[in-house]
Amino acid sequence: MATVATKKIVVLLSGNGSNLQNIIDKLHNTTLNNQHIEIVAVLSNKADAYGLQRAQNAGIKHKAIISKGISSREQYDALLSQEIDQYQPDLIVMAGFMRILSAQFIDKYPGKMLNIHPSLLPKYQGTNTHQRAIDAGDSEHGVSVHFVTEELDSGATVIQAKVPIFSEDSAEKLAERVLTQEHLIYPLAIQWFLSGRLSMVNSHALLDGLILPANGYAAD
Ligand SMILES: Nc1nc2c(c(=O)[nH]1)N[C@@H](CN(C=O)c1ccc(C(=O)N[C@@H](CCC(=O)O)C(=O)O)cc1)CN2
Ligand SMILES: NCC(=O)N[C@@H]1O[C@H](COP(=O)([O-])[O-])[C@@H](O)[C@H]1O
Repeated sequence: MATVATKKIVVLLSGNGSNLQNIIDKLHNTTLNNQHIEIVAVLSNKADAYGLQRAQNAGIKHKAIISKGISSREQYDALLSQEIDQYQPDLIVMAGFMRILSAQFIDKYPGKMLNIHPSLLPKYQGTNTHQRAIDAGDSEHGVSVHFVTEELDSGATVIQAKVPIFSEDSAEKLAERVLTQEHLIYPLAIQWFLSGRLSMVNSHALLDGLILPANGYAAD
C-alpha cells in the first residue's frame, strides 16, 4: 500500500475569501496520486476578513495578524512568518492578500509562494486593475497566477486567463467575470505545484521542465 504524503497549504488573505472557498471546495482534504492536500491555516491582516469565517466554517485553523501598533513592514512580516513557520507549509497561497511583503519575508520562502492577480501581467501591476483596464479602453482583461518575488506582481507567471471587456462594463461587472476565471485557474496551479510538476528556477516558471512564457502571455 503506497504511503500517502500530506501536502500542507497556508492561505493568506485580506477579504471575502471566494478563492479560499474555491480551494477548500476543490482541494482541501483531497487525495490524488498518493498525495493528500490540506489547508492547515488561513491567516489575514484584517480581523473582519470574511475569509476567516469561511475557514472557521470549514474547521480550518485561522488567525488575524493585525498590524495595529506595529511600526515597520519588516516587523509585521516577522510576526506573520513566525505564525506561518508553526505549520511548515509546502506552499503559501496568497488569495487577495493586500499587503506588500518585504524582501526579508520573501527570502524565507523562495519559490514557495503563489499569488493570484487580477490582470494579464505584466499589465496593471498593483491595485485597482479592473478600472485601469476599462479607463485604458482595453478590449480584454484577465487574471494571472504567479510566483511571489520581492518586486511587486513581477514573479514568473504560471497561468493566465483572458476575459473580454464590454463597453457597458463597470469595474464590478468586469471583476465578477475575472473572478470566475480565477476559480478555474488557481486550483490548477496549486495542484501542479504540490504534485512537483511546477517550480520556479532562476526566476522562470517550469511546468514539467518546460519554461512557461516569461511574464506576459502567449501571442494571440
Ligand atoms: N513582495 C511582494 N508582495 C506582494 C506581492 C508580490 O508580488 N510581491 N503580491 C501582492 C498582491 N497584490 C496584488 O496582487 C497587491 C497587494 C497589495 C498592494 C498594495 O498596494 N498594498 C498596500 C496597502 C493597500 C491596502 O492596505 O489597502 C501596502 O501594502 O502598502 C499591491 C498589490 C501581495 N504582496
Ligand atoms: N493584488 C491582489 C489582488 O487584487 N487580488 C485579488 O483580490 C481578489 C480576492 O477575492 P476573494 O477574496 O474573493 O478571493 C481576487 O480578485 C484576487 O485576484
